[in-house]
Amino acid sequence: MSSQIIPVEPFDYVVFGGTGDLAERKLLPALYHRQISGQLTEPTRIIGASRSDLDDEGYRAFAGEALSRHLKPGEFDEQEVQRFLDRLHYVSVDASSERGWDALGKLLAEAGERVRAFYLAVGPSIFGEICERIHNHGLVNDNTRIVVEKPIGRDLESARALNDTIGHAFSEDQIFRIDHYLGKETVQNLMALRFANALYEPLWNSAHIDHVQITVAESVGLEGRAGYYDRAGALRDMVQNHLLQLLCLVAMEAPTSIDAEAVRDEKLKVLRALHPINAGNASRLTVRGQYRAGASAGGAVDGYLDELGDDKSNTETFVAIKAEIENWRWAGVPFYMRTGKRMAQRVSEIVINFKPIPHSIFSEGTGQIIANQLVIRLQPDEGVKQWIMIKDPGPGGMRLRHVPLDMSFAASFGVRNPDAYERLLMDVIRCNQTLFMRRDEVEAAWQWVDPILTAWEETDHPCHGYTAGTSGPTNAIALIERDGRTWHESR
Ligand SMILES: NC(=O)C1=CN([C@@H]2O[C@H](COP(=O)(O)OP(=O)(O)OC[C@H]3O[C@@H](n4cnc5c(N)ncnc54)[C@H](OP(=O)(O)O)[C@@H]3O)[C@@H](O)[C@H]2O)C=CC1
Ligand SMILES: O=C1O[C@H](COP(=O)(O)O)[C@@H](O)[C@H](O)[C@H]1O
Repeated sequence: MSSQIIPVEPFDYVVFGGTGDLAERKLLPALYHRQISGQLTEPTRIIGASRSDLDDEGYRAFAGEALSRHLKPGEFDEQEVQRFLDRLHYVSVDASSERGWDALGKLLAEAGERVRAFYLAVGPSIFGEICERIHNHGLVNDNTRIVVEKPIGRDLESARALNDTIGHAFSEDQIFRIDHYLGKETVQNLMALRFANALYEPLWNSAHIDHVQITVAESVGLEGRAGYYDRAGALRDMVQNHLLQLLCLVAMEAPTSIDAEAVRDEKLKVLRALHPINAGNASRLTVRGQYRAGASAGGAVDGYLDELGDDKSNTETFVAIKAEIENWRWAGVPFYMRTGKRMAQRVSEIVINFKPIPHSIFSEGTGQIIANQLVIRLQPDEGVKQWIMIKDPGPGGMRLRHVPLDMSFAASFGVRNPDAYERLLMDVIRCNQTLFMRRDEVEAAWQWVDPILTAWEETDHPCHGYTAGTSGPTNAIALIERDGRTWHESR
């Protein structure tokens, strides 16, 4: 079963940072897949722009190499790849000088008023300069959008400054602040699950839900991004954006429609209702960790400090937080979040833990009654499992068993699960901002995160070591077990 693909009018995608890691691993393969699906019409162009001294042919060679390295077996089709490479162009442009901007302008002018998207796949320190130069060189047409990668700032103040700079050159309806977690298939499915079924919404509140867990565990380490990561840490890199966005989608009220503004309004209310964490409660509600040498699936791995080549860094590669939402729906329902690098396995999931039944009619010998759980698995093996109690089949009398109603997407639909960037890149072209963050959301998230960062600094909050290949520091286990609960470890 496959959903219908609607081709879009020809467009130009200018990828600043077209030679970088993100473009190589994610953006080029995602656009290639959109071509295969039939969504790109002629003469759509993809224009790489960065300082490297390349011409069109050089960039096509780079992109061909990127596709052969990052597509899965069977996805590399010689003819399709050639057709894709033919639509690539390259302009050597320096964000920090006048070099290359006229050439870029000339290339874009050839296409007239067709949709034109600028993707800033560069470090945030040059977002502002690029926006200004796009504007000053008259590269904005009536159909322009700008895509801004995370991180948007490193605190509230810098996020505001960056948003101001981008806002000088572009209006809010032209700005697409990307959070690729919102493009993940299961994340979108969370909206379908909640708002296209009558079943869950009546139960989706503090009367029926005991607590919620959000886990984004990675098995990888720094992946060559030490310079960025050591200045960021897990709170800024993952919680401020991805985990808080997931929390918002779980906790928000039903929007009046799926329209961007309606959804963003509801997410914003959740962010603003988060109970502040500061120096007074950070030691009780947060845990920081940093991985030490250990093992991953591929064998022995270095600790963070060895990988970084600096034995003084106190940057956290793991964080666990107990968050609370102060509103009628969620009063008294903790949202436990955790994320870390070099964990035992790559697994991201949201677990809704329902309250236990109020009274059991079964005798002790029938087996333990376990409270219902809804497990929404983002990756790998995307799907949803609703854990329920049933009677063990057979004539042996009443024996209770805890089993999942299992809906694995791959098994149920038998289709390739598109990468989040595929959906998001095309939403930019279609000018659909529903899965992108609005300025006030980003700033509200920083408003909650900033005091945590300050508290950690002021109170010298410890960064506990954990062995690579495990599920994080033991203090994170204590964080939830103090409340008589345990982390859900995926089965
Ligand atoms: N990589 C990832 O998995 C993810 C990355 N991001 C974000 O995406 C952005 C890009 O990350 P990533 O690809 O890893 O970074 P890289 O360092 O791999 O790439 C940076 C790119 O920017 C170009 N560049 C640097 N300086 C200039 C300049 N003055 N003018 C024009 N181009 C310039 C570089 O090319 P050249 O040197 O030729 O100029 C290169 O193409 C960052 O904001 C990052 O935080 C977000 C999520 C995941
Ligand atoms: O934004 C980021 O996300 C990746 C994790 O993304 P995923 O889709 O592979 O789960 C993370 O590794 C990176 O540090 C962070 O910047």
